[in-house]
Amino acid sequence: MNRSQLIAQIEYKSSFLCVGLDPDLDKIPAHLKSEPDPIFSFCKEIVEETADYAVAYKPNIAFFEALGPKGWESLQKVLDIIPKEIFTIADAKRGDIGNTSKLYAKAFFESMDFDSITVAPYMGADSVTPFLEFENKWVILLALTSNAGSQDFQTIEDGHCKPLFHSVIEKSQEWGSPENMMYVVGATRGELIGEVRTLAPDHFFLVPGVGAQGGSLAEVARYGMNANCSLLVNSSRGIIYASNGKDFAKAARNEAKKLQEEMSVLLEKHRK
Ligand SMILES: O=c1ccn([C@@H]2O[C@H](COP(=O)(O)O)[C@@H](O)[C@H]2O)c(=O)[nH]1
Repeated sequence: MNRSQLIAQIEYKSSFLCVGLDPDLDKIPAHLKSEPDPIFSFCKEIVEETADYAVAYKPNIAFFEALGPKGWESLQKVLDIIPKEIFTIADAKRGDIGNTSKLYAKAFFESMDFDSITVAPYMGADSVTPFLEFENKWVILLALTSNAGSQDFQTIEDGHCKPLFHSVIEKSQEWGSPENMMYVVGATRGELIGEVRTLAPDHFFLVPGVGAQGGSLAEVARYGMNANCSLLVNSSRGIIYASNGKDFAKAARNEAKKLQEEMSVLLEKHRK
C-alpha cells in the first residue's frame, strides 16, 4: 500500500486506529481452546468485528512464532482474511547484517505479503536498507519506544551530544523517505512525541502504548498529528481482551468504536 492510499483510508474511516493482534493462548476465551486453530479463530472474529474502525492491523509475530510451525500457519491465515484496503504491520522487530536482512524482508514482504515490518535501527544502514528495496512496502523503525527500558539508551546523549533517538531519526532519513519509512514512537512519551514530529515532519508514526500501557490518545494527537494525520495509533490488549467471555469480539468492537470516535473528534479538531 502506498502513502496516499493510507492517507485516503484514514480520511474515509475518520480513524487512525491500528488494532494489535497479540493472541495469547493463556488469555483467549476458554470456548475457543477446543477449536482446531484457536489463535486463528480468535483473530478472525476480532478482525471481522473491528474492520469497520481500523485502518491497520499489527500482528505481533512473537505470539505466533512461539507456537512453532503451526503458529506461522495461523499467521498466514490471519493475514489472508484482513481486508486488502487495511494496512498490515508485521511487528517482528528485525534487522541484521545485510544479506540476512534481505531474507527477512523477502520472508515478510514476498512470502507473506505484509505492507510493513518493524525494524530495529541499532545495526545501522546495511541492516535497514534491504527492507527499503521493495515497492510499496514500508520499514517502521524503532525510534522512541513505549517501554520503561527505552530510557536506557534512546534518551541518553550519544557522541553527537544529543539523545540517541534524535540521531536515529536524522541518520535514517538518509536511507528512506516519508513514502517508505515510518517511526515507532511510544504513546507514553508525552512531549517527546513533539520532538520526533519536529525531526520528522512528514513521516508516519506508529504509536503503541494507549490502552494497557496508559498512554493518552489526546496527547499523541496534540504532539504528533500533522496536516495528513500521519499517525497509526495501536491498541492491542485494550481491544482484544476487553472481555474473555463468548462476547469477546463484540466487546473488542465496542472498544475499537470508542477509540475511532475519539479519533474522529481529534481529526476534526485538527482540521479547524
Ligand atoms: O515501543 C513499542 C513497540 C512495540 N510495542 C508493541 O505494541 C503492542 C502494544 O500492546 P498493548 O497491549 O496495547 O500494550 C505490543 O505488541 C508490543 O510489543 C510496544 O508496546 N511498544
